[in-house]
Amino acid sequence: SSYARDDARWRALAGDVKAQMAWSWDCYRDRAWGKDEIKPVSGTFSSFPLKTHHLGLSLIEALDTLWVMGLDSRFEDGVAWVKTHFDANVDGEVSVFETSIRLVGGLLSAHLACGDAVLLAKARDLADRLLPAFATPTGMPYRFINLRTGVPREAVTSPADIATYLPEWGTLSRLTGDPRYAAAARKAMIAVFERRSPLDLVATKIDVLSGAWRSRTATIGSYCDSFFEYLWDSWQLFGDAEWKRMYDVCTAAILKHQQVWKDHQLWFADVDFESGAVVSTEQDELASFYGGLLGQGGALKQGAAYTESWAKVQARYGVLPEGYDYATSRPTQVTNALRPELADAAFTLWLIDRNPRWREIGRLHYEAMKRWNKAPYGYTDLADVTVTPKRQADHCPGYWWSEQMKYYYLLFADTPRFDYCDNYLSTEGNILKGLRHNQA
Ligand SMILES: O=C1NC[C@H](CO)[C@@H](O)[C@@H]1O
Ligand SMILES: [Ca+2]
Repeated sequence: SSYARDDARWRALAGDVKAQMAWSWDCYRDRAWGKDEIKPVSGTFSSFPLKTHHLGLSLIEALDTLWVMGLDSRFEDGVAWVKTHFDANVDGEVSVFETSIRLVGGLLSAHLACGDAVLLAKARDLADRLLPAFATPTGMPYRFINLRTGVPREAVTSPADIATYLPEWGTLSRLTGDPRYAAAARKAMIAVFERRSPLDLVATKIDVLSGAWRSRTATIGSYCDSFFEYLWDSWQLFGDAEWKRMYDVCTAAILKHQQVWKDHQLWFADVDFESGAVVSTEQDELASFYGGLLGQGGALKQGAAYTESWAKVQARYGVLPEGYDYATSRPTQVTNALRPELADAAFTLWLIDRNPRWREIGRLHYEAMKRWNKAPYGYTDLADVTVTPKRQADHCPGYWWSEQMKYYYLLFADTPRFDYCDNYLSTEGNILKGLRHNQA
């Protein structure tokens, strides 16, 4: 039947994703082993976030993706490197937020995949080094911290940097029995929500010492995106109704004040968080995750519409530009940072209703990436998506290993290693619930 042929077609595509992941990993193994990021055009490497030290970022981000794909020998090779080489005791300053979602989350999901206690111990050691950033009068963390000295810096930061911890840190508290991690993450989230405006909106910058807002712009894009995401996620993962109530309050305000329909397409304007006046019609590509979150939270019509708005931008440029203005229908930033958000939204919506349209958007995203981002030693970001042929840059970001390759595979493979009905993936794509063991 065409259905069976269709299934075989998707399984074949999943096999292709797996082969591309194996090839990319082998290039990394060969040319950048233990380094933070490979440079896929030149075949060298770059460090992130510490200029003079590598933490094996891409390796750690890749681990649960390798496991869920059944690339077990490569997974074990990576775990062996972490056990013998990963050391967070570095006299260097990192972003608390980035280090948590990428490295604490990556170590945790790898631990959940194989049960190795050393991975959990390293995740905990890293969280212990981030925890001092939360010792502020408001409980909202500084933006940066030195991993060895514990000296924090930068009191002006964003709701996303402040409140994107509870899924990872609640899991850490559950696995270690130490409540400090969940408590710090919870307090920071509530501190942001309590300071929302009379319109129930939050802005992009706040001072964690005084609690005073330092911006007036409400956005669903960067600086605020994962604050909303983790309100819903904390409800989904831990079942505390308080998070769902806060999510519902924030989402109602966004749908009331930021929702814009133009030419039958849905967009979300940036608005003044106290007056609701539109301040910008520019969307950053990061915002394209939001259709998946709206779907999860019950606004499936708006979630599907917003995802379709971005799918049309993808259809026009092949791959998404980093910034797009719906008022002018033009890119505002012509680079492509090899980001996962549209694939993230498609995968999330597909998990909700199995609508083949979402699988199709995932396939288009993958085929375009192979067409334009493939380089001699892996997949690279692009310098300009508006020229023909598109101009490549020379950088593979850590999130690529944890996110879109996993979303494509899970979208196409129907693998027994993943529970498609009861699962949780973090904002970095780390599988913190739903890994199924002792399967094929
Ligand atoms: O939440 C995030 N924001 C930015 C990256 C992907 O674009 C990634 O680190 C993560 O998905
Ligand atoms: Ca994300």
